[in-house]
Amino acid sequence: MINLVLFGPPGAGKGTQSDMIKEKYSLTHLSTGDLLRGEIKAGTPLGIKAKELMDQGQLVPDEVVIGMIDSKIKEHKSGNGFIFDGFPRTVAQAEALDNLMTENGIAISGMVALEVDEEELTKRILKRGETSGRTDDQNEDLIRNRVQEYNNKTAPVASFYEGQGKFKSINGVGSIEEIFGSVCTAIDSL
Ligand SMILES: Nc1ncnc2c1ncn2[C@@H]1O[C@H](COP(=O)(O)OP(=O)(O)O)[C@@H](O)[C@H]1O
Ligand SMILES: [Mg+2]
Repeated sequence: MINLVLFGPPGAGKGTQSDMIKEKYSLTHLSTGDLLRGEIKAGTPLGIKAKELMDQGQLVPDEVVIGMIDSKIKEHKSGNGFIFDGFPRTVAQAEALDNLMTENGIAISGMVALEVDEEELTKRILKRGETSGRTDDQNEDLIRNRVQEYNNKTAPVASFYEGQGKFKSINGVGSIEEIFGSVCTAIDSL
């Protein structure tokens, strides 16, 4: 059973690599960004509140995303394992995830982090913004906010897993296939 945290700044390629990883390892793909956009699309009170923050590139409160992940873990825990995409994004979320996994008798296998420089991130997100329809992909200021939010609140999560000896770092610049090959080698070594 593999329970992978796929990590990296906005635009690093988490979603792209997750789509291939979940197929190869038959994992349940949990993307908190996708789950939140689902709430926005459904017009739920949670979605309305989350949209305000997301459109400014700010994180949604920990308890909101932890609650979403909690129910998904319970729903899919008898599957082959999970790939967490865009979660955890704070150390508090990482601690909560460890507790949720323990409660369900499973454990995180480790974290694979995609390393991409800010210039490449901005280029990719602006390109994605041409088709994604995501407000938070539309302008350089907003992208800068998201990268800043990542550096301040999310980057420290890497040391949470480094401390447990469950951390692999991958160069996220190159062809999608090349990166996928390196990601699989990292997963297989966890
Ligand atoms: N785990 C989380 N904690 C708090 N906010 C989150 C979380 N996941 C997603 N969000 C919110 O949703 C937005 C989009 O997330 P996501 O789709 O994962 O972005 P990307 O794939 O571009 O990195 C984030 O900028 C943040 O506002
Ligand atoms: Mg994504």
